[in-house]
Amino acid sequence: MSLTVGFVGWRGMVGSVLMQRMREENDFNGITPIFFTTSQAGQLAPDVGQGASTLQDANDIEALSQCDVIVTCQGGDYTTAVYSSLRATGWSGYWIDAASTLRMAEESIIVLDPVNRANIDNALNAGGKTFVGGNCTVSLMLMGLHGLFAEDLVEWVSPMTYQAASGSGARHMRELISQMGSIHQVSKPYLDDPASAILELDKTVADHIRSNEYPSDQFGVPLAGSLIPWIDKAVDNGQSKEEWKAQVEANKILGTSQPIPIDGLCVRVGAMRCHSQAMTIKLKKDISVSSIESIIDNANQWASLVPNDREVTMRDLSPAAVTGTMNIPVGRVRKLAMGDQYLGAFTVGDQLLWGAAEPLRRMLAILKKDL
Ligand SMILES: NC(=O)C1=CN([C@@H]2O[C@H](COP(=O)(O)OP(=O)(O)OC[C@H]3O[C@@H](n4cnc5c(N)ncnc54)[C@H](OP(=O)(O)O)[C@@H]3O)[C@@H](O)[C@H]2O)C=CC1
Ligand SMILES: N[C@@H](CC(=O)OP(=O)(O)O)C(=O)O
Repeated sequence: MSLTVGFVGWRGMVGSVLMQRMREENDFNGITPIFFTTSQAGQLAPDVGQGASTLQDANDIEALSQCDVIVTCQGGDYTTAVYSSLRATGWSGYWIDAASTLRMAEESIIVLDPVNRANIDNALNAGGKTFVGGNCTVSLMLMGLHGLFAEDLVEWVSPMTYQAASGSGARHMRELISQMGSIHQVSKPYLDDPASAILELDKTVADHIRSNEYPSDQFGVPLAGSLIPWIDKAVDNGQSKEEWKAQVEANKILGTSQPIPIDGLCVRVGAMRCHSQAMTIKLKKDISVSSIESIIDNANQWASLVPNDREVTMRDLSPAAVTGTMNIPVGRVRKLAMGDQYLGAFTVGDQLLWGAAEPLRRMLAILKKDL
């Protein structure tokens, strides 16, 4: 029987990546899609090979309740506004969501099937209906360190993140490039003159990025030529909310009975859509680097070990190398000076693919019994 699947937020950044991946994987076969919008009801919906249709109102509870499955990438405010009202009507369809709103709710499973397929299947067998994608840094860390968690080797992890502009949304990605462009503009006379003094170029750039001329409406401060060591709002204990998510979400995904401490600092950097993380890992026991490398490399088909070699690391372990791909390279794997159970590692992943859209796409495929 063909599932009727409502898509909300399909034209946003995460939604567009989801649509792209669903087209690539022929995921629209065997479903009847209905496209919803909060702002363009009545306009033409995207044709995904099933003919023309019009956009439905995403706030119309009656229309939503016709769906067997709703996939939303619309955002947390939308989930807050609609989810409870829809469930209150008695709707018992599957809700698949990119937003963080419902992640920690008891009825929700955070989906990352290469890591927690068993939890997903158990939830489905028990009648679970609410499935939420994890925070991007959490999903990417778990994909990269999957083998170490699966082998129960991790006592704690401190991930220090280098997060891309896309995590803040499309307008922020545009602003990052505008900032880069405006730096180039003020620097051009110095760049064009190879004899110009480097300190003059440097001062021109520094003055410019601190000036009111610098485009920073979205981030509020410079990102290009700088960085921002705070992501999301503050929580009471001094963490940012992004930092708080690491431990609570990762442990929920892993289904741990004894929580594994996971805490570090989250930093926004001038990458476009790849999040990177430098991790200090305390292992439960001393195990050789070659065993660790093979555990990481063999855990799933997307994580791969990058040998701790300068040339290969520079070539393969960067946002430039990974962007737009499903690869989760893990490198810089070495024992740290603190002792034999202390491991350093660095990982990179596309935060719009494994960090956002892919776990949702795969959850829908699981419901269709395609995965
Ligand atoms: N960005 C990220 O890295 C991640 C985001 N998420 C979650 O996904 C949700 C959505 O994020 P994101 O995709 O970044 O949000 P966007 O801002 O890109 O899109 C959200 C909605 O904005 C509306 N919109 C208004 N103008 C435009 C326009 N010009 N182009 C496209 N859409 C427009 C669309 O709704 P309509 O058609 O109804 O007008 C769209 O669905 C959030 O809850 C976020 O927490 C989760 C993981 C990562
Ligand atoms: N907060 C992430 C992006 C995001 O949307 O996260 P979440 O889905 O947990 O709200 C970032 O800024 O990189």
